[in-house]
Amino acid sequence: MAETEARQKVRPAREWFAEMVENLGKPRQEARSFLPWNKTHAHFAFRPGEVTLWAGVNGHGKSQVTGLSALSLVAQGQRVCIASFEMKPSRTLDRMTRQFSGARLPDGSLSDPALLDAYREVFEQLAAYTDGRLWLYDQQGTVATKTILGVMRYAAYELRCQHFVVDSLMKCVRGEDDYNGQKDFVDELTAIARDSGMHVHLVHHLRKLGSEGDTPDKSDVKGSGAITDQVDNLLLVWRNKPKERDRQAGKRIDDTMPDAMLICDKQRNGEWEGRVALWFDPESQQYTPSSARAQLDYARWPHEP
Ligand SMILES: Nc1ncnc2c1ncn2[C@@H]1O[C@H](COP(=O)(O)OP(=O)(O)OP(=O)(O)O)[C@@H](O)[C@H]1O
Repeated sequence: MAETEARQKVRPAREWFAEMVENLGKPRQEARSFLPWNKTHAHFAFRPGEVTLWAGVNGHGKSQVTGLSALSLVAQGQRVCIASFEMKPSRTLDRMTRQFSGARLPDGSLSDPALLDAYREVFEQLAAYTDGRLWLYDQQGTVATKTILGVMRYAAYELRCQHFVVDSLMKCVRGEDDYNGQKDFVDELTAIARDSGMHVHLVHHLRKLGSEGDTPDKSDVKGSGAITDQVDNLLLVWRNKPKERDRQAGKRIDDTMPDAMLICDKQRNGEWEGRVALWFDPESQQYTPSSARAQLDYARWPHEP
């Protein structure tokens, strides 16, 4: 078998050149998908078969940003499955509904029947919008590595999902000091992504930064160094806490400074690495591309990349 595989996979350079000549001038076949903000589309893409690591310090908005990205992937016509081991599916969907509708849903019973109808309509709208495009894995707490890998294969091959979000890595391995377990798990994820073509989004934690104003880089990712070595893309989520604190203290703030930043510290198959400035809209919980905080309009997706 090894010999047959070698014969199939070891080919002379000329054969690849022939393929490259054939593809010259043809539009790129690669089905890339994008982050929610138009200003990033020329710089960063989610390619089939890759793994993206989303990392941030606790409470810096990892789940919120990945939720918004999942919504925008759905808006781009992609089939997405989310496995969040820290939130029930109804909580994940509640956050998404707020980002989708642009408004907070009041807690508790609604006494105004008109309001009740309006919210029922939003839920029905989002249910229709996500039909055939969004799945959630209902499992909280830790999960056996084998189980989650099985769920991912099911999502890739049976549901034909193009994106799978794992929130978070630490719920899928034995612990923070289980470096070999982390390395093996990420290795399995890269294999599933490569073999199936599904893009895997893996959420993970960063060490607490020295000072809140410091922005992170790949050396702040918790656990084994093999995690960042193996993934294709690394996106770091940073929340501008000093600005929030100044605002709360009633100080004058410079709103040209972003509320949050998405820092791309690795993109294996793309040339760009850099920072995406984002402004947080508390009402919709959306991250918006400018200080105008204009909400993203999902009814008008997909935007032209
Ligand atoms: N830039 C921001 N400005 C203000 N509030 C924010 C910002 N980013 C996130 N938040 C708020 O902080 C809370 C925490 O966000 P989220 O749960 O996404 O963080 P997390 O990094 O996933 O946290 P954890 O690691 O604890 O799971 C949310 O309620 C969100 O509304």
